[in-house]
Amino acid sequence: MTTGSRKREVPTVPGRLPLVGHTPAMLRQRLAFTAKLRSHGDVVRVWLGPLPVYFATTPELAHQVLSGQTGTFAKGLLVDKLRRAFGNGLVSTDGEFHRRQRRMIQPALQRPALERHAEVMSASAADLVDSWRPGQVLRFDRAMQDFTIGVVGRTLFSTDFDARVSAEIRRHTPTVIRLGVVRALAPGWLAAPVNRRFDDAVARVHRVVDDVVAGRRADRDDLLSTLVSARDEHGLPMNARQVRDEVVTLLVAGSETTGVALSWLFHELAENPDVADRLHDEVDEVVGRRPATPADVPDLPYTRRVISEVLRKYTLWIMMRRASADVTLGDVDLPAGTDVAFSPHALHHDPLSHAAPDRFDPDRWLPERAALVPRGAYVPFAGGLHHCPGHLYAQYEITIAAATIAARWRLVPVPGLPVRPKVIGLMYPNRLPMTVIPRSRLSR
Ligand code: HEM
Repeated sequence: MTTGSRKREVPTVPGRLPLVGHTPAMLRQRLAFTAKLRSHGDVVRVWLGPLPVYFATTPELAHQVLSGQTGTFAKGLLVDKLRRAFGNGLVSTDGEFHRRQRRMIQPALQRPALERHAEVMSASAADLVDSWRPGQVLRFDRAMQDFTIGVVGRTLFSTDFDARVSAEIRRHTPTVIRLGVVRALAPGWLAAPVNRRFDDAVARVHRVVDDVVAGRRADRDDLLSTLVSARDEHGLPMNARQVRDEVVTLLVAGSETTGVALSWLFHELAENPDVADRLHDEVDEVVGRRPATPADVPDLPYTRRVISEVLRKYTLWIMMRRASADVTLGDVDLPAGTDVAFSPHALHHDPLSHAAPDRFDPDRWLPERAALVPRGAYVPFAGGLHHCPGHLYAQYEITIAAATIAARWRLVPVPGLPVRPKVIGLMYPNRLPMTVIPRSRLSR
């Protein structure tokens, strides 16, 4: 166990209990717990049961953890516990192996491949808005998660994303994601009840992905074919197991993240009619009533500011790393092996970096105002070597889906059912029932 030698004494956050440390308080209060950490110091110690974790609470130090001293911080505790699902996929590896994989995978998520994926996004969004009926009440959060898993499934597998594959992936991937985070944060004895369900869901996803990979005969114009045909600098391909791990990583990393963002986006439009009116005006002018296409994305700057603001307000609760060498964080020396964390949510809601942080204000992302945000204070896609390689994919997907939906429908909350965030790693809405009303029936 590491307790850390240091130039100065690191404050332990008040409220540590014997054996369980801060874990119960942290799991009970979640966002409020991490929001208070900066008031105790720039680097503070939190005990997850018997394990000390050093939280960086300022933007500058979070930036240092993500990217400052390249190679000093590696993936840590959270990922260790998720390795059963991701295997050696991008999200759970480090060093030379990670660099090799990243070089092979990144181009598959960027231009020009992205243009092809964006056509899938546009067609899927068109199918979605055509399937709704006026006055229909949706669990909008579930509809968005189903939509985004369908998009990543189709961009990965094209026609192999048939009814069976789609049903298995839609059913079991969300379980892997949600139970995985609970399992990662809770001590072993608390996590035991979820382990079997998690393992079962992981096995089902692995099986269906293995079947598709093994059955892949001819080259297709999809992400899976790109992974299968990718070669490293020695001309070597990934083996089938590695392809499986990367596919599972993409399914997990690329579905609920975008689904949750779309859910909150329409929640915020309903809460902020002035924002909704401006977004509708922009969409009406650029897109009209047709499905949005990749070519529209650059012409929708207000919609993109709304998305930036959604990703500020609703972001990851905690990210963790482990020092892979002795390191100085601020004025604290930490030995190799120390677990370090920070809260993107706390950074995104810190009034020292973001004025009136509880206000939903897309114009804070106008270029002249965005330039004033300190480095490390806005990290929805992390940074450094593990910076989200799907960030452009995500921005296209959310913009195309939001504009296609907003062109045709207004989502109206069902009264009397308050919506609040439920934090399980990601911030989910506890529920989001909404009624779909055709825009043509409204004055705007
Ligand atoms: C709004 C949507 C998204 C958000 C907020 C998001 C956020 C993030 C963050 C914060 C990380 C870093 C995690 C860490 O280092 O601990 C990450 C990594 C990753 N994301 Fe995303 N992501 C999104 C969408 C996507 C999409 C659509 C894909 C793929 C289709 C994707 C693929 C990945 C992969 C493969 C990694 C691991 C990268 C590495 O470790 O080198 N993400 N994402």
